[in-house]
Amino acid sequence: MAGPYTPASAGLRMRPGSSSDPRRPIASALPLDNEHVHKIDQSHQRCAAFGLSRIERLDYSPLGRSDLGVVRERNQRLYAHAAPVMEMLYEQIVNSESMVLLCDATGTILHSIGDQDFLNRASKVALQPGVNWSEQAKGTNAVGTALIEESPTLVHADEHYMHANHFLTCSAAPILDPRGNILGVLDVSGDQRSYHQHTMGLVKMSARMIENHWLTDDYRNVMRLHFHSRVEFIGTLMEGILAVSQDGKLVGANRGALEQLGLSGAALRMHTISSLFGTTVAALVDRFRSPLATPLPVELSSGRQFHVYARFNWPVWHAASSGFAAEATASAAQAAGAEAGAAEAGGGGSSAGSSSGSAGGSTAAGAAPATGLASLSLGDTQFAALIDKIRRVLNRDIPILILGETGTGKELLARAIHQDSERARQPFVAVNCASIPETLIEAELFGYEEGAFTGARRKGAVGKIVQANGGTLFLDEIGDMPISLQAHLLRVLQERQVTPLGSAKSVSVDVTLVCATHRNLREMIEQKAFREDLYYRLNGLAVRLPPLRERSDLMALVERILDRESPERRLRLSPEVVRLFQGYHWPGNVRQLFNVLRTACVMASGESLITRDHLSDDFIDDARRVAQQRAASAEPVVAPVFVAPTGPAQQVAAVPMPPAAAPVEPVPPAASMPAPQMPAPVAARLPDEPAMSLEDIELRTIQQAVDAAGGNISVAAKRLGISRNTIYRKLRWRSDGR
Ligand SMILES: Nc1ncnc2c1ncn2[C@@H]1O[C@H](COP(=O)(O)OP(=O)(O)OP(=O)(O)O)[C@@H](O)[C@H]1O
Repeated sequence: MAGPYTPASAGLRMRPGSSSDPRRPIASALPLDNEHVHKIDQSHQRCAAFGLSRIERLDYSPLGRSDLGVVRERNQRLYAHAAPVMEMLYEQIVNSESMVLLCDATGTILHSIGDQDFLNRASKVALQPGVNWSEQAKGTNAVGTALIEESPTLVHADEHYMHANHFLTCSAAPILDPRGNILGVLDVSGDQRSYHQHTMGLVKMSARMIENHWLTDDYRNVMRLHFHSRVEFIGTLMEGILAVSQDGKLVGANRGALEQLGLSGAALRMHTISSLFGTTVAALVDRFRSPLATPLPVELSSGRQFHVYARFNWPVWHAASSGFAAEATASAAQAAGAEAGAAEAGGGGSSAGSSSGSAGGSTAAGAAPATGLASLSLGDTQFAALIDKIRRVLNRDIPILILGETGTGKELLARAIHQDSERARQPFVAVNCASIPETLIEAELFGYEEGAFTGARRKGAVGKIVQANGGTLFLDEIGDMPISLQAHLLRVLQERQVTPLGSAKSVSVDVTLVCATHRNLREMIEQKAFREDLYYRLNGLAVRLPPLRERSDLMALVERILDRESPERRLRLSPEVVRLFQGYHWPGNVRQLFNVLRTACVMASGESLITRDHLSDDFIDDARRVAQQRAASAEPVVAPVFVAPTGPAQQVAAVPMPPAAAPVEPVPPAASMPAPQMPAPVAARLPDEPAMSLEDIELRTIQQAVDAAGGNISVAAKRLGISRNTIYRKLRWRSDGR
């Protein structure tokens, strides 16, 4: 087994390139501090304890395309925030034999951008999407070690545990959500000879940018305080950002805020705006409703001084500011929902209330934007019945089990349940039992004391169950919970006591439980893969989310998603796309619909109609295949009972729709379908039409923008909202024939 890492000459102020052999991969040539050396040493010891070999293994087990697709879908919000930052970061390191990587919270690489030659080299050591780079899988490496240490980590050349990776230099920084949970890791990896000491700084700044975007998105309907001890730092990456609910509680913070205040996330949540800064929400609203307001000087009880600038959604807050005594307003519930990351829901983040112009303190509950469970019900009767059932058991300490295919919105429903419950102001903690390696799930759930097991983070950790205390614990993919842990979970749920690994002390917990799975738990019980007693403990009320192909509110969902993705313009679907959507079987359910529409919104930039040209090649291929199969088997399109969108349906589809109050009738088979009532089956048109790849569509969009701008790349870049370098790179690739 390998001995500990001891760089013989740490402190030698020498760059690798200046060594007599420039290809010699020596970490000891860098000016490394003791903390760094200790970190690598600890990591090597962990790898040795894992029994990892330093010799390259051939089997890297990358995820298959569809599994990678699922992991990417799960992390789509992270990617949406990270993608522009990755582009920007890449522009800083382009042509330096490097790549930018985004990994999820388990270390699986989701996306990469890089110099093509280097991407090829990297793929030889499986540094590519779909491969897991946790320490357990790949030994000491920046991504895996940053995840364990929960801090930015450089791993250079022979600091990598495995010999095959010695040609790399990697700088990685974890990306945290406003509650301090790890969302993923951003990494720059390159040839060790191209090491540059500024790379780590760039990666850290970029991770901070992603975190700040995430926070702003989560709390877009909540007051945000931007502060710094130096007024000129407000608005920069160094600023602290705090999210404040209407009753003055501090519900979220960025890394800059915690660092400046010297508080942990948990300690911060014990404060209110008055106990921390000695001011009130009402005073801040009064001061900052003027766009000309200057930052407010405040002093902490410790004597430290800061300058604070408040941002908030003015009409909503104005309405609320005249009645702060009424704390439990819809917006306060929204704040709590946002704390739980509910912004992803779309409904919760709606700004409809703010555009209603109802100033003057008269915003009644009825006028507030729909949030929580109400926001999910769009007219489908199955769905409405399900929501009704859930409402009846809300706040009754009855665990809810959500069943449904992947992408049907199980997590969204769980968040809405929390948001509508009396616990809305308390934490919502989600644990995905399928995405945490089996060896770590116990520690993740129950927590552990310092040094409880090999591979533990240095300082021990509070488990997710304790984190959820007072609030809601959402166990997603509960069917993937290892059987060996199910008894432990059952005990905790029954006794309401958690004992962290390696500890003798139990902690009392009070959580409402919501679980979800796409698996058939009853079958699993028969196969002895799931404990029957646990099943009954989790299943106070089981509800099955219908797959999208069974839902009658497809068009209402489309409208909801288009409104959210493209709030500035009223996008509609062309009749052909409506037909295509209604004839499709949507195996990826709402998630797939969401992604198809999101891409279409980008592709239809500047246009008001989404046509077939704005859809991805892959989707059209699949739709064509389904249509052909149906045509061959003369199978009718099994469309659900039609329900018009709750809003103005004509904004979504260009084809006429029955009025909302029309009697609900089953849709006839495609062949006999009257054209104005329901679109014709998709088979009639699609097979003849040439398909374009997503890349082609993207290139064509860029080329059109450049042409429209008379060849002026800067103007085209501005119109498309992308950088000039991106345009040059994409067009260059095309001309290179790549
Ligand atoms: N009612 C809805 N309105 C808007 N978007 C929705 C809705 N339901 C689901 N989505 C979108 O679909 C995606 C998948 O939702 P969610 O993660 O809740 O599904 P899931 O059933 O938990 O999936 P999985 O089983 O794969 O974990 C989300 O990103 C969300 O944006």
